[in-house]
Amino acid sequence: MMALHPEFQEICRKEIDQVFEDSLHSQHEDTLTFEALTNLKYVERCLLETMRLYPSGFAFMRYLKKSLNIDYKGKNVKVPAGTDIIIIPWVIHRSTQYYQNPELFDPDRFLPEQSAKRNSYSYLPFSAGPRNCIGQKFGMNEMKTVATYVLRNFEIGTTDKVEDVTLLPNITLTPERDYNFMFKRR
Ligand code: HEM
Repeated sequence: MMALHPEFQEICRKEIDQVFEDSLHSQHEDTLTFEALTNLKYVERCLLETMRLYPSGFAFMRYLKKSLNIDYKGKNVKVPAGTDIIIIPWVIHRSTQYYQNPELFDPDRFLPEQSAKRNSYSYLPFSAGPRNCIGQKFGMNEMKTVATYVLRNFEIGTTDKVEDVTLLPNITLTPERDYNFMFKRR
């Protein structure tokens, strides 16, 4: 998504340069400290927005131990115990019930005040509840670190459009072929 959106890439790069500039005045010099990672707020918003549009865990299942009453099209429907349920973040993340212009890439949806307005189950890239992803924080920091070093050193472009590559519903969402990227060293 960064390669498709040079304007957001540039905002990230400014933030990244600032974070490294700040750390030059500290003992950590040119390394990305844990504290610096927490200051990369815009990079984080871009990653969150990317996972909204393309949740790698696009669907997961649950088994209902107890019956459940849900509101469905204004009617109260009882789902019996023993039902297998499929939760599909891909659909939830693109629902106009939760997101305005859901197809639009807009990192500011994840400004704290915007996120606070939404149902907390409207964003599920790491699932939710007691069996959610135990690697969520690690995964976020890993993605932030890779994105930061790439954007610090390169401007990225692509000749592809998202719709050029079919996404396969394997266990995780998998592109049918590699994307073409152009890397220009800064
Ligand atoms: C961007 C990176 C990642 C994404 C998007 C992701 C996503 C998810 C999702 C959606 C689930 C729930 C699956 C379900 O309910 O059926 C899950 C579960 C899990 N994830 Fe991740 N994950 C990521 C990184 C990691 C990492 C780095 C680790 C380990 C270090 C990890 C370990 C696990 C484990 C052990 C579970 C099963 C938890 C349970 O069933 O109690 N994940 N992950």
